[in-house]
Amino acid sequence: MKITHYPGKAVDASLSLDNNSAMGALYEANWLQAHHQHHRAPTQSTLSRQPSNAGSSSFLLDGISALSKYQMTLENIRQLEQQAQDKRIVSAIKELNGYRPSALQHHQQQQLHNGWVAEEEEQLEEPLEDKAKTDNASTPAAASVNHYVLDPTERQRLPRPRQQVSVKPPSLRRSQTMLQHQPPSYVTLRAPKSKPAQHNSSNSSSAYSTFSSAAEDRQPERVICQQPLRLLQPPTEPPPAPPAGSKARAFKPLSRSQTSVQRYATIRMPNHSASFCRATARAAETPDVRRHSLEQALQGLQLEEVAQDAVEQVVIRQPGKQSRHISPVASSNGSSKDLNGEGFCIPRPRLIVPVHTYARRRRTGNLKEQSTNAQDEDVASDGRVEVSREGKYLSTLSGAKVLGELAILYNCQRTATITAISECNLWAIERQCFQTIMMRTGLIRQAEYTDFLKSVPIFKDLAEDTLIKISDVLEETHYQRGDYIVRQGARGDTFFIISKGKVRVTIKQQDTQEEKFIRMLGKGDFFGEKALQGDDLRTANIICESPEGVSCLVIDRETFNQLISSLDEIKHRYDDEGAMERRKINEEFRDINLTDLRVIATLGVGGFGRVELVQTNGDSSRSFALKQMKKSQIVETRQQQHIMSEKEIMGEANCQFIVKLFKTFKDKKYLYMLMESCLGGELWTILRDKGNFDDATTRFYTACVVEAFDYLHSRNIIYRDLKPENLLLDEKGYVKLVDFGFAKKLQTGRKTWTFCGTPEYVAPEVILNRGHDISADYWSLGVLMFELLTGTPPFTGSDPMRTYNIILKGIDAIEFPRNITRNASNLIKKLCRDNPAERLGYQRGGISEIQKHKWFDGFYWWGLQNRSLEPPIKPSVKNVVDTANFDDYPPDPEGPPPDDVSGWDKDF
Ligand SMILES: Nc1ncnc2c1ncn2[C@@H]1O[C@H](COP(=O)(O)OP(=O)(O)OP(=O)(O)O)[C@@H](O)[C@H]1O
Ligand SMILES: Nc1nc2c(ncn2[C@@H]2O[C@@H]3COP(=O)(O)O[C@H]3[C@H]2O)c(=O)[nH]1
Ligand SMILES: Nc1nc2c(ncn2[C@@H]2O[C@@H]3COP(=O)(O)O[C@H]3[C@H]2O)c(=O)[nH]1
Repeated sequence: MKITHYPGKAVDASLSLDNNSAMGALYEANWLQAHHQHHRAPTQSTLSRQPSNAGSSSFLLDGISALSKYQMTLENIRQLEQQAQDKRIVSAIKELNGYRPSALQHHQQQQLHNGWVAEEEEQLEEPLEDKAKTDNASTPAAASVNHYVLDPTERQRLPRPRQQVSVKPPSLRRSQTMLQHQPPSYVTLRAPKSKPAQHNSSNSSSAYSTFSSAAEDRQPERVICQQPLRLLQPPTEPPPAPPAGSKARAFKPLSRSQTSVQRYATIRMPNHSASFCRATARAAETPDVRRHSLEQALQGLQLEEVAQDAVEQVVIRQPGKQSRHISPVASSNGSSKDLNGEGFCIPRPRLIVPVHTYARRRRTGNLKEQSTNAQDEDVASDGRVEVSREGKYLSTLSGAKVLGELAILYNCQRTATITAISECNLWAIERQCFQTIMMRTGLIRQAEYTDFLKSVPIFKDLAEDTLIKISDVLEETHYQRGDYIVRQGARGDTFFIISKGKVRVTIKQQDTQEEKFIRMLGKGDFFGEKALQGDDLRTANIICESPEGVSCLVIDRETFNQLISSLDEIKHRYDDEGAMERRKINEEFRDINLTDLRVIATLGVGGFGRVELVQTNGDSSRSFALKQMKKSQIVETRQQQHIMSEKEIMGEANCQFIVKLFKTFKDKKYLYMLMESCLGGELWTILRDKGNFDDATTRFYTACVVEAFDYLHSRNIIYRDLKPENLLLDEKGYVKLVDFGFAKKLQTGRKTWTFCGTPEYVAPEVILNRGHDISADYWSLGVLMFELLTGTPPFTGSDPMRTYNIILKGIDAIEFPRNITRNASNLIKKLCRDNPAERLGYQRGGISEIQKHKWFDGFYWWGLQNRSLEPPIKPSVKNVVDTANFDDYPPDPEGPPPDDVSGWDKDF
């Protein structure tokens, strides 16, 4: 019988139930037994004393009828944990399966927090942001219904809002952008401290790594396992011989397209193969070293998870010598008794697996049976053996080596002949046991990888089966500090996801050939996609930075192309071209000084000062906007971090829907930002004058914002201050986003906790201080649509507190005026969902879901992108210094601010 469907996969056809193989039955019986026991609530000791004939045919029948139970993977274990009345049973079952509770807890913790938990370093870097959230219990209950009411009388009053702009008529003036770091709620949340991932790489198992081809002196022979004659001529496709001392990843035994064995290729390669080999090379030296190396060999095989009777010591007698017998009882006791006079013993295993059916038998002397049935895998614990193939000497193995795994792994006949050339003590693991270990290890590992991938933000929306496919093929690799994981200019065929540690990205400068630091990447970040998308060549260096090393999950090109390459974030994350183009543009302004600028008029007044229209002395064909910010006021309102982030984001953004920042200056009193000027005026002014926009006009402006958000969000930048005041029209009538004072680059999958924005536009999770991310921008997009269509935002109170109360009652409590079409209101409601995860734009399809919404049916997105679409309102801009579209601003009544030479702005 073949098992065709494996939820956990990674189970090979060779492990399925067929007439000859008791393996499946045994494995299943083990599960059933455990399951059975679980229902009968036995004690743990009953479980751990499972009889050795657990794989008998009666179980087989039961088992076949209950194949789903046979497929119990980690998921099931987890469910079992939730359902079980007796937690001891569950822990016994988990332990039985080599399950590591710490790993589970870690994954769950991660998922609780929507991916990556705040890391301490970043918390330090950003004292104003990401208010820590240590106690999940103190978090207010999730919003199941939209009715939160904050009682303004009981809450702290909001700190002073941003400086009011006096020119806006009182009837239309809204609350200004907020600056405070305090939420209106009295709940203070702290971000959970990050826990380093506990990828237990040391448990990796494989048998491939255990070969050494070191030739040694030939000695008298005894055959341990023999390559069948049938194989000698003609040799069928032999499993490739693992290169001696090769890196774990370098050896992939069989391609995935080969059916019955393909999934074995996914069983992880050992992480410590190098040290493993080294250890074995030293093995013959001293008992202690030998013992150590044997332990390592056993670890490689996950022997600590093997049934207590599963390993036997096979004593191989050299002719004329007395064999030493070691009783299986002694060996399974795991006592520290010196078993063979050389100071090491078989560790007492913790796990019952079906193998104990045969483990009672002693197989002393199995040497003479010259096993050709590929039933056992042996760990050479003592003595020397010689490996030959087709009569040709291959190598001599000594010390703690593993041999005989190939026939087991590939369900083939022995691929080489092993002959004892000295008295050998071998420990044998029977085929079923070995397979069980490998299968279980594979399943567990696969589930762990799948869990891990789910917690990686770029993968979080992928279907479960896709994640399983990825887990199935990925391989884990480890690097030491200073290792070049990827070298610029080298050919590359792999894609990496960091599962532990940090790497440094550097790029060689063309002129100096020096390596310029670009960024750090950490857990959950990826790299290596560019070579796979382009011409194979690596475009940057990736260097292992963490002192304790870095672990990466590595995915091959084929899987990358099939499952990953189309993800939006993969395409945009490290956008060099845009950045280079932008750097070039900024280069043009390198030599311009503050004194070269001539003020023409005031364009606007913001929280920290004025925005002036300026021209450079030598060039009257162009004009710029110069934003001048009072340093003292920035410090007073603790906005230093935000200003730095504004500079960085606007200075790098290369999007025609975002105002470009060309250069910054500073003096004792002010910081300055030299930007492109948008002389069409604020959208807010036009809205004020018109009252409201029709559907088509609103659609055009909303689409411009969608494009800007697409650019920002694909780079994990949250904008957080959407409102018509921050949308400027260029001379053609296209809208650009300005004022990036609250924009922030988020770490992948992370949230931020700063309470900021403009009251009418803030999302409920911001008010409730639950932590927010780019989904908060989708909320504000819905609010913007509503305001453009009606002239007033949907959530408007007489003061910010009342506004928050209205926001917390949700969009469904808002009456939509008739002029909002059904499609428009449908989109607004989909954007303004209380639950951030349900907002359109934040789901699987990303922002394209918004573009595909019915309200945008027929909208010419391509025309918008290439600026061929006619804007609904063409502003009148007579020349580059025409400020007719801006209000008049009286001179600053406050006069110049005090000097600030403290130096906090040195990087501005
Ligand atoms: N590039 C520009 N071109 C034309 N006008 C501009 C430009 N940048 C800013 N302005 C005008 O100046 C006003 C204030 O600018 P901005 O919003 O960037 O300042 P702020 O200090 O961050 O203000 P806020 O209090 O809204 O946060 C804008 O609303 C706009 O009218
Ligand atoms: N095919 C092959 N097997 C080797 C080599 N060195 C050690 N062996 C071991 O010899 C074993 C013979 O039995 P298996 O084919 O089961 O597994 C084989 C390997 O574990 C080698 O170079 N080639
Ligand atoms: N070119 C480039 N690569 C980066 C940057 N930041 C991270 N990387 C990663 O570095 C990787 C180097 O190898 P690839 O060129 O395949 O893919 C590259 C990106 O995944 C960056 O700013 N520029």
